[in-house]
Amino acid sequence: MNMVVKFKTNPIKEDYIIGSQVLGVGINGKVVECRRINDGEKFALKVLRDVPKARREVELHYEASRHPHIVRIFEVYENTYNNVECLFVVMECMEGGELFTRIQERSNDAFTEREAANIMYSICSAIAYLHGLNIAHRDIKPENLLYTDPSNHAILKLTDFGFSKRLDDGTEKPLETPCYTPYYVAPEVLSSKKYDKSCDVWSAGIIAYILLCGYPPFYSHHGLPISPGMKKRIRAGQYNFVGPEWDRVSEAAKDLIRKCLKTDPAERSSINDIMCHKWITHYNKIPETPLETTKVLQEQRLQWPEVQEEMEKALASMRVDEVHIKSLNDAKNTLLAKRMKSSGHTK
Ligand SMILES: Nc1ncnc2c1ncn2[C@@H]1O[C@H](COP(=O)(O)OP(=O)(O)OP(=O)(O)O)[C@@H](O)[C@H]1O
Repeated sequence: MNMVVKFKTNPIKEDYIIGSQVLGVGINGKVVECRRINDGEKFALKVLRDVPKARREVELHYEASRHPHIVRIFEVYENTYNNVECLFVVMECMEGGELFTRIQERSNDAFTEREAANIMYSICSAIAYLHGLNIAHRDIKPENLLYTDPSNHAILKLTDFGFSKRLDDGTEKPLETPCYTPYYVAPEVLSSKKYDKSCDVWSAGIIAYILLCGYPPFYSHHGLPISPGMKKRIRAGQYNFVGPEWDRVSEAAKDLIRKCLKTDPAERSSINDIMCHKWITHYNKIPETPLETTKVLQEQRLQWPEVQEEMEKALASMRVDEVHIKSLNDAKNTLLAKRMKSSGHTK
């Protein structure tokens, strides 16, 4: 049965004490710490302006949030705050930081291929669950993968459903003609359903690649800036597994990445195929080959913001609807304006 969010209308301050510690700031709102009054338990509170887009985000995230690798939403309040209608989303507090920050901060023991496979199993199982519910996340990137706590047993979870989309489960219908052609496409041969899902699989491929070597595909790791050639290389599907960091990585891992990073989304594996791939099904038996990842992430940490930005741009270009349902109002949408500007696309 679908989990449907019930918006509480009583003031959140009756039930929670809202702390001053900011856990993170995103484009859509900020996330602060809060405590439940009746037992003192700590939670993370995301505050969003109550607009239809925010409601969709919260509804889809809530529906999916029972999965062990998806950040759990406990309750949602609709309250007026400073005369503004807001949604207050009470989530589990993720205190273990972002995926790659942790790998970068490792000191003694090397990060291994088996650990990479374990992480990919977690991420792919969350994607498979979402796709099974006919939800595409469409913003799977390193900043949205957080650990529950700083311990070695921490669990990795996916969050931020700000771009997620419900895909209708009727028959596949042809994609409307977009007003601009995104990367990778032969859009006319794709249903939007398949297209939206395939961008989550692409993200999984990028994350797997970075986990195994410490830098993203589509640029060589010689201290060179990623742009401007990266976009061209993404479009052409140009990347390789060259360099000492790839020598000991298994063929199975490379095969999985190739399947996720197929340039044409129609050829890209579905998440169910990925879940059946031997590198994922046998994630606990993968060789414990030590990887260069931690060292490379440390060496390249100054370039990490660029890696994030490029991934964000690539994902934005894959979210077809936001690009082709453009109207004059979009001029007021600063996020879209920024994204369109940064990816060099104008109408
Ligand atoms: N449950 C949580 N526990 C702890 N910190 C969190 C939690 N959720 C989010 N954060 C922090 O807040 C930041 C912003 O959250 P989130 O990504 O959900 O917001 P957003 O406005 O949709 O962001 P974005 O700009 O990435 O689209 C995250 O990058 C993370 O650092």
